[in-house]
Amino acid sequence: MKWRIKPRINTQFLQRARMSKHRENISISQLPHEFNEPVEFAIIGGTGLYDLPHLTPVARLTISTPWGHPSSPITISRNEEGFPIAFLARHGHHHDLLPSDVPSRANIAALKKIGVRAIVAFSAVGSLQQEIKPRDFVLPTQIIDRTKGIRPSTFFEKGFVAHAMFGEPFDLKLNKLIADNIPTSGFLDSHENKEGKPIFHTKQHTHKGEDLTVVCMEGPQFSTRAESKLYRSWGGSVINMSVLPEAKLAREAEIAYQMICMSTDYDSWNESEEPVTVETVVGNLKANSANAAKLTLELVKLISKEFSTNSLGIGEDLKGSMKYSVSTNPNAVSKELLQKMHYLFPGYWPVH
Ligand SMILES: CSC[C@H]1O[C@H](OP(=O)(O)O)[C@H](O)[C@@H]1O
Ligand SMILES: Nc1ncnc2[nH]cnc12
Repeated sequence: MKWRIKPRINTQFLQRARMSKHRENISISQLPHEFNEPVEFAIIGGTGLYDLPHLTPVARLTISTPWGHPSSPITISRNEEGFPIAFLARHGHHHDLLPSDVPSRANIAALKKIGVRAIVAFSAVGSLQQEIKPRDFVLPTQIIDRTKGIRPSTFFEKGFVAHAMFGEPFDLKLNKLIADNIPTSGFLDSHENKEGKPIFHTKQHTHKGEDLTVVCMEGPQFSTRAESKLYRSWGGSVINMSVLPEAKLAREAEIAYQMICMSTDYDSWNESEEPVTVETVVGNLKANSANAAKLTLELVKLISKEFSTNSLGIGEDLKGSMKYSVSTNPNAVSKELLQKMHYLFPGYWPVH
C-alpha cells in the first residue's frame, strides 16, 4: 500500500473560484426576489457545483418553510428557449454545511412550493468498483442507507403517520430519459490521464442490466478500508454522504428525483491507491468541471423538451400518492400539523 503524502493541490484554483463567486455575488444580489411563474425543474448542486455558470440567472428567491430555510437562496435561470430552472447549492454557496446538517426538508419543501415536479441532484462520489474510474459519471438506480438516524428523513411526525413507497428510490422515467439520451461514451472530454475518456455508467448499459447502487454514509469522515470492502461485498457501486434523506423527502413531496454521481476517487478499498482525501475529490472535480457543465446543459435541454411535450409524463404517477399513504385518520390529526402539511399538499387533508 502506498502511504505517500501527496503534493498539495493548487489552491489558487479555489481562491480564483471564490473571487469569481464574489464578483458574481455582486450582480446576483441585485436579482429580483420574486418570480411569478411556476418552475417545474430543479437542479441540486453538490460539492464543486455551486451555480449553473452557463445559464442566465433571472431571480434569486429566499424562501422560509415550516421546516426552516433551505441551504441557500434558490436561483432561477432561463435557458435559450426561456425555460426556467431552479438551482440550489446543497451545502450552501460557500460549502459551509456538513452532510449531516443539510436542511433537506427545507430544501425539498421550498422546491415543491415554487412548483418543482422533477429534480436532478448532482453528487461527488467515491467509486467502489474498479471499472468506475475517477471522473466517470454514474446514474444510480438503488440506495443502501448507512446514515446513522440523526438526519430528519420524513415530513411526517408523531400524530400524523405515513409510509411512502421507496422500493425504486429514483424516478424510473427520469432515469430512462437521461440514460436514453446522454451518450455513454464519446460525449465527454478526456483529461490526458492514462485511464482514457470518462464514461457515463447507466443500468441500461451494464452487462446484465444490473442496478447501480449508491451507498449513503453519515460522514463527515470517509470510510475505513474494512467498511469500504464491506460495501463492495454488498454490491455497492459508489458511495456518498448526500443521497439520503434527499431522495426520501423528494418521494414524500411527490417530486420525481434522480441523482447524477460524479466519481472522484476509489474510496479506501483499493489498496493500490491512497485512501480518499478531500484534495483528491476537489482535484478530480476541477479537472472534470467542463464535462459537468456539458452534462448540465444537455440535461436542461432534454428536460425542457420533455416538459414541453410531456410525452413521458414525468412525475404523473407520483401525483396524489401521499394522499393514500397515510395511516392516521386525518380527522384525528391536530390543526397545527394539518396546516404544516398544507404547505406541501394543499387540499389533501382539509384543516378542520
Ligand atoms: C468533499 S468530499 C465528501 C462530500 O462530497 C459529496 O458531497 P455532494 O454529494 O454534495 O457532492 C459527499 O456526499 C460528501 O458530502
Ligand atoms: N469516498 C467517498 N466517500 C463518501 N463521500 C464521497 N464523496 C466523494 N468521495 C467520497
